[in-house]
Amino acid sequence: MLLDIIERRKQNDVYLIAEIGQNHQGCLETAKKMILSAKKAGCNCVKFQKSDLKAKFTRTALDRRYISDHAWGQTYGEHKEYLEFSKEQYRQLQAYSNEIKIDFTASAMDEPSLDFLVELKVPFIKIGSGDANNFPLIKKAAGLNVPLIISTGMQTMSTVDRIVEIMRQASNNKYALMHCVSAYPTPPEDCNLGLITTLMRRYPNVPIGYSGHELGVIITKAAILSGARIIERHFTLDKNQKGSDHRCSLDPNEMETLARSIVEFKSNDYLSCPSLTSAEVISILGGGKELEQALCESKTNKKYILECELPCRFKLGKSIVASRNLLKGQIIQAADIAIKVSEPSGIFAEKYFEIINKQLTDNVNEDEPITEHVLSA
Ligand SMILES: CC(=O)N[C@H](C=O)[C@@H](O)[C@H](O)[C@H](O)COP(=O)(O)O
Ligand SMILES: C=C(OP(=O)(O)O)C(=O)O
Repeated sequence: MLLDIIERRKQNDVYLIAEIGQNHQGCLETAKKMILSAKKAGCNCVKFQKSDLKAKFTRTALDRRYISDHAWGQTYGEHKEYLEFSKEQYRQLQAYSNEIKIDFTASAMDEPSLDFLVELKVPFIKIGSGDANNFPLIKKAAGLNVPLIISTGMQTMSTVDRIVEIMRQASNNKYALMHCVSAYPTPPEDCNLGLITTLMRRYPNVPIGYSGHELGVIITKAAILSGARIIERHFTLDKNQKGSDHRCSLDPNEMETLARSIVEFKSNDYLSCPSLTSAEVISILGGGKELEQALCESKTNKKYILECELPCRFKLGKSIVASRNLLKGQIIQAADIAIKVSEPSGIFAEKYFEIINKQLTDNVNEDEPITEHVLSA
């Protein structure tokens, strides 16, 4: 069904992804319970997040102290290690998902993880918002024969244009873009659902979905009526558990409500129209301040990085870093740089093409960020 949506053969159906992410608390049995619960709720797919920590983060980013009620370790690296499933555990989760007939996949948060997901033969690979400006990763993914779902949180429209251009250059049209706001939870007034139709008009050949981080289901229902045909929501068995994502996740009852709404929208024929107007959406869903804020039309045409997304961009946005020790005077080549979450941040990843061929005014050690200070004008 996903391919039918991606290849535009089916425009009146919705593919529902339960983002398990790291809400499994690092426990394989809990992950399996969540997969079963997502299946029972009516989801089409369960999704995890695959990282190779040394490829995703710099050493200093892994070594930084992580002081949070949601921390599973003393450092961010220990925290992430605790929540990361091994390749063997991934195989077990995939086998279990196959057994109960629900699609299984993950986001590829770095190149080794992308390679691993290709090896697993997942039905599609997700590129999360943290990598939407990671053009080398997207370029590599675009050259593979695997459908992609690419989120666009904490990015500007010019970055989204670049993604579409990379896919066009690779002659790859098996992908979808997700409207997303990377704030946990996203306040209704920042959900900016009008961007769904803006993206639909700007990229008429690309299916548009919605990866939501707001509380509850009504805004996501509005996203569907506005034109989103792939929906992703974080999923939890209990919102009160420890972990950064539980609060803005849907519990099994809410996920089931969402899945039922999709069936209801289909039977009322609301999905045969590619996109309903805000007024129609508000009238179908019964109105309310939350909906009006999420659908507010005054901010629909521009896509920029919102203030509410800045904490996530600074925590998980990717920077350009040295892939080996670099010397003052050297002209930067693609092989000299990598894209990682860095502490402190460096030049953000979307500037990748702009810094190639620039000269360094100072030495930069491997795994250290490239900053404006070390680039010649
Ligand atoms: C941008 C991005 O990757 N966001 C992901 C998907 O929405 C999140 O699940 C993060 O992995 C999570 O919020 C991180 O939490 P912590 O920092 O406590 O591990
Ligand atoms: C970060 C992710 O998703 P999104 O950007 O859609 O929230 C992800 O899927 O790993």
